[in-house]
Amino acid sequence: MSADNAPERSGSLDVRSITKSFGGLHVFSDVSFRLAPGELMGVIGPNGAGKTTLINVISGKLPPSAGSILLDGREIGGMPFHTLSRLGLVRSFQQTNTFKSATVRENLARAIRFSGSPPSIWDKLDGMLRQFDLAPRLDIPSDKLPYGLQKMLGLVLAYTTSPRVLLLDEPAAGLERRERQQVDAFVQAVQADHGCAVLIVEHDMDLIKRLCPRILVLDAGRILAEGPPAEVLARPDVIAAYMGIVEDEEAA
Ligand SMILES: Nc1ncnc2c1ncn2[C@@H]1O[C@H](COP(=O)(O)OP(=O)(O)OP(=O)(O)O)[C@@H](O)[C@H]1O
Repeated sequence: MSADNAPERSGSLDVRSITKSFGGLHVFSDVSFRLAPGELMGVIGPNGAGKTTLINVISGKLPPSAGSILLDGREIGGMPFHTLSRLGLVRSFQQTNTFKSATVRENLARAIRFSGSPPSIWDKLDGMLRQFDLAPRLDIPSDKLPYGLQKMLGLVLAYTTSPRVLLLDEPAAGLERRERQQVDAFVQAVQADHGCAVLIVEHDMDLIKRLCPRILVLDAGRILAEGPPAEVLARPDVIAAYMGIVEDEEAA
C-alpha cells in the first residue's frame, strides 16, 4: 500500500501493560502509557533500565512477552517493523542504521522505496536536507560522513516514511552542542509538518527539558514516575534512581 492511498491515521499510540522477558530475565514489566496524536514525550532512566528494549518492542524488532500495543486502536504487538513502517510507526537507532557504502542519496532512495512513500517525498525532504547540511553531501557514502551528520541522516531516513508516530533512540548521543540543536530542529520540523507524535529516549536532560512537556522515568524495568520534567526530575525517588546522573549530565 503506498502512502498516497494509505488510510488517514491520527497517530495515537496506546501501550497497555507490556512486559518483555528473555528467559527468566524480565527487562521491563507492566509498562503502560498513551501518546496522543502530535504529542512529544521523553523516556529517561538509568543505563540498563530497559529504554531501548521498550523501543525495540514497540517498533516490532522484538515481540512483547505480554500486553498490548495499539496504534490508532489497532493491535500492532508483534507486527514486523516493515509493516509498522507502512502503518506510520517508525523508529531511529542509537547507532545509525544506514547502508554504509551507499551514498546519502542511495540511502534515502532505498528508504523511500522500502516505505512505499511517493517520490514527491523528495520535495518535502529538500528543506530538511539543506537545514542539516546533508544537501551538499548527497553523493558521499554515508560512512564517510562525520558522525553528527550520520546521526542526522538516520533521523531523516526515519522521516522519509512521513511517520505518524516516531520513536527516537538517543538521537543526541555523541553529538556536540550545535548538532544537538539540530535534533531539536528536526523534532520541531516533523511535528510542524503533520503533527507526528514523537517518543524520545534520551540521556541529555537539557534536550528532554527543552522538547518534552511530559516525561516517563523507567527504572529497572518499571515506570517510576510520569509527568512534566520540572516536577518529575525534582522527585527524590527519581534523583535516587539516577544517583546524581541527572546533575552530572547537566554539568557536562
Ligand atoms: N536480546 C537480549 N537478550 C538478553 N538481554 C537483553 C537483550 N536485550 C536487552 N537485554 C537486557 O535488557 C536490559 C535493558 O537493556 P536496554 O538496552 O533496554 O537498557 P537501556 O535503558 O536502553 O540502557 P542504556 O541507557 O544504557 O542504553 C539490559 O540488562 C540488557 O542486557
